[in-house]
Amino acid sequence: MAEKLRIALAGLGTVGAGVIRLLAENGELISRRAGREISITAVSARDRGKDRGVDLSGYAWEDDMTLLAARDDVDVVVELVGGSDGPAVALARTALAGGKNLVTANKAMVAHHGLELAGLAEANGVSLRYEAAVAGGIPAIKGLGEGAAANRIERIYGILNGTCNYILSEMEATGRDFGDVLSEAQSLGYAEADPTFDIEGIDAAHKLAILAALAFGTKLDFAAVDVSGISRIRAADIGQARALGYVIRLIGLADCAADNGDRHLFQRVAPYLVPLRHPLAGVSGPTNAVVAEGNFSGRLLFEGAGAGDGPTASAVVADIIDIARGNVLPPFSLPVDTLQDSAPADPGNRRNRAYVRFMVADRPGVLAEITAAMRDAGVSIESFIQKGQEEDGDEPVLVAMVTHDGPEGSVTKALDLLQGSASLVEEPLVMRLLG
Ligand SMILES: NC(=O)C1=CN([C@@H]2O[C@H](COP(=O)(O)OP(=O)(O)OC[C@H]3O[C@@H](n4cnc5c(N)ncnc54)[C@H](O)[C@@H]3O)[C@@H](O)[C@H]2O)C=CC1
Ligand SMILES: N[C@@H](CC=O)C(=O)O
Ligand code: NA
Repeated sequence: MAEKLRIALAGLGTVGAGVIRLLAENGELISRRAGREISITAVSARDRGKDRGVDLSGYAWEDDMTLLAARDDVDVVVELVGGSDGPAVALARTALAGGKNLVTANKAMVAHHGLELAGLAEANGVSLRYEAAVAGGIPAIKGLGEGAAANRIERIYGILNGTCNYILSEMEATGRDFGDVLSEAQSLGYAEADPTFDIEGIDAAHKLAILAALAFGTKLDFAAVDVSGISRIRAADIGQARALGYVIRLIGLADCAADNGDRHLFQRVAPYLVPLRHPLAGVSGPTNAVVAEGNFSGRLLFEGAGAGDGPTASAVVADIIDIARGNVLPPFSLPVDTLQDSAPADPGNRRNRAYVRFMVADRPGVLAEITAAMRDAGVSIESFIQKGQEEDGDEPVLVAMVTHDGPEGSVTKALDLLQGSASLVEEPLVMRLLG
């Protein structure tokens, strides 16, 4: 057997402790598959004394993560700390610049610094692997970067955040309150340290930007993702969607159009209405699913656990095994200096159907005002729902509609016409229907 592969592990939270447990339980099998023993040399986290339910006695401890990454007795640095800046990034730069392989689950870091880190990895002839960063335990990065490597990818989309999917599907199945289900997702280890990243769609946007670069060979452009989250969705929206034959899911979607050599990249994370017959409609709990449409493969669907200690550790250790086997690939499938520039695509001409929900003051003339704005903007309404009050009162009422297929710009124009209307008690909510 080749010499053992020595690991430094930074971060001992949900995922870090999961990696230790996985290597302890499956270590012998993993070493045989990797062709060499994989052993943890040193670890680092915030609090040395904390009980994590795993035995750390065999590993050296480093308080300083940068020193951990610079150790001579380490071949692979595994970063499971999190954060788009701070110690994770310092550790990643030190590891790669020092000729060590880096495995990370940190999508925020890859989305913000992926090109720089890939450049460092390539310049130093080492690997940067991040399977756990996108769709947790699903081998989506490997599937796209290797399994689908022969294809031009036409479109990529999916459910990329386990916490949001857990919240939406629990609210739908049980009618439970948003905050209550979010707390549960946090206690189950699905949520980010700051759960705003989950519920406002930022975490899914990190993952989408990474997938888009890999799928289309374009430079990572996280700042260009059009992001909205799930915090404004009410139980009533979920009920209305269901009555119309849809479920609500937070979807990340990207495509890239080439026009005379110019590339226009569309990247959006938003809640969509997904038809009940669509494969993504049945994806519930912390499960993720990634759909890639290849020009020769056709539709590929990758589905599995998107969050949680075991599945995420599985993806981290798969990357370590690849490194042990000597597979060094460009982090974004292509050499980083050949990734292409793109401009953000203008969404205004995209055609789709939309669910538009208003909370309105219950008084005469409101519906006429809304329908007039829609007519003036050229939006054609397919169905109209008004959920009135049980009894007379001052509470706002929900008015929702589904539009016929049309350009997004028309709906935007209609909402612009309604800006400042005294009838609307909050900003309208628009959710597109997944086609
Ligand atoms: N929990 C999950 O289901 C998944 C998490 N991830 C990613 O994996 C990474 C780790 O996530 P979790 O294990 O859930 O986080 P966690 O919060 O449970 O653990 C983070 C670990 O890093 C240490 N740490 C954090 N900030 C530190 C600092 N400034 N200095 C020193 N140590 C510090 C903490 O002490 C802890 O040991 C994150 O990048 C996360 O986005 C990726 C996929 C799934
Ligand atoms: N907070 C993330 C964890 C995995 O990436 C999620 O909920 O998907
Ligand atoms: Na993955």
